[in-house]
Amino acid sequence: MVAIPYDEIVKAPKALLHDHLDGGLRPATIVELADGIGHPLPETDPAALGEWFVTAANSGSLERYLETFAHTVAVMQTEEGLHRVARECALDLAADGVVYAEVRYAPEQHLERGLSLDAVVEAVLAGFRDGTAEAAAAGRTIRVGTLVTAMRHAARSQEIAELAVRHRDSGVVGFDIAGAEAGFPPTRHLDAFEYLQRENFHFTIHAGEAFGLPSIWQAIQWCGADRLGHGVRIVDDITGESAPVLGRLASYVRDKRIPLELCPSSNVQTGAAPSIAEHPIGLLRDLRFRVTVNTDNRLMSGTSMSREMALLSEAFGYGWAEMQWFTINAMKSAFVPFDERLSIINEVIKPAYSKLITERPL
Ligand SMILES: O=c1[nH]cnc2c1ncn2[C@@H]1O[C@H](CO)[C@@H](O)[C@H]1O
Ligand SMILES: [Zn+2]
Repeated sequence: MVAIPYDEIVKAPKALLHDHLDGGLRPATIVELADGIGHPLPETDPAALGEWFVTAANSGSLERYLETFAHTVAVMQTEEGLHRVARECALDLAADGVVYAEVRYAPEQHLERGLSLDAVVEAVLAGFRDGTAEAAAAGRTIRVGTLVTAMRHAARSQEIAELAVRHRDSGVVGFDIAGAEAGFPPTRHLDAFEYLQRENFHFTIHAGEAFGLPSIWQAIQWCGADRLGHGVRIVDDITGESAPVLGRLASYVRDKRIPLELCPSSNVQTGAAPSIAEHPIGLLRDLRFRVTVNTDNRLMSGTSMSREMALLSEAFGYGWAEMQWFTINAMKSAFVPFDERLSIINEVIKPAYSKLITERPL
């Protein structure tokens, strides 16, 4: 099986829908910011700290994986900290060849040092604007939209949904709920989702990662999610070895082209998938679900969009055609307006891949 070399994957345009701002900090930035506020870290050497995050997140449980965020959230409590993290995020994604990204975070987790919810959102938006402009000046065009997340164990989702809608014209393109899944069903936040639908706004829901089909069913049929954050456990509704048989929910998800924001490395770390090679993405792609490839948390997984693509290329033999398919799937499923999506597909993604396919068949 031939795999696409990593450095060629970096150069190809990629689209990313599921990336957490507080899961993608540079280790060196955490060290500097933590030093400035006196926050104790498990390691103070950036390389050792980066390794610590990956090891600690390799827990096999979503709950333990999420504990590592205490150290990133701690250094994102000031306008300067939030601005810096967002700016660096845009630069890092652009350097990795990501041309479109939706980055999410939960403003309610950034109020410990007195910021208001609106000030948090504004600092992050400004960071993304500056990072994007710097990347463009260096010849790397990236469009970054933010998703505002509410924590599913908390009870602020209505307020956070209103916050997202308030900033819809300055860069917030959607809403999400995240956090521990088991015991916190999406319907706890039904009011927020109904409000968002009335506002003609977009939202995705983390569902079908650490909990199975009931969570996915609620997210879609009760809450009206546009996309599924992970959604990987939709495979629980697919039976049959040689000829797969789709249950009613899996059929619905596929028929309605509901995008699955799959995050291979993250799933292996939290125990949602045994390995990359055994990840359900292989089956879901063969069955032509609307599959997208995502990073989830670049710091906790020691990964990047290019690395996720490279791992899949190695494990499943995917070449440019599959990579283009994942990328266009993501772009079709993005929360920015249709004309913007179309122009990135037709003017950026398709020309780049047709060149790669002709010049470097893989
Ligand atoms: O894969 C995931 N599943 C559920 N929640 C997550 C995942 N990754 C991160 N977060 C949670 O989302 C918050 C806002 O970004 C993070 O602080 C983390 O608690
Ligand atoms: Zn996530």
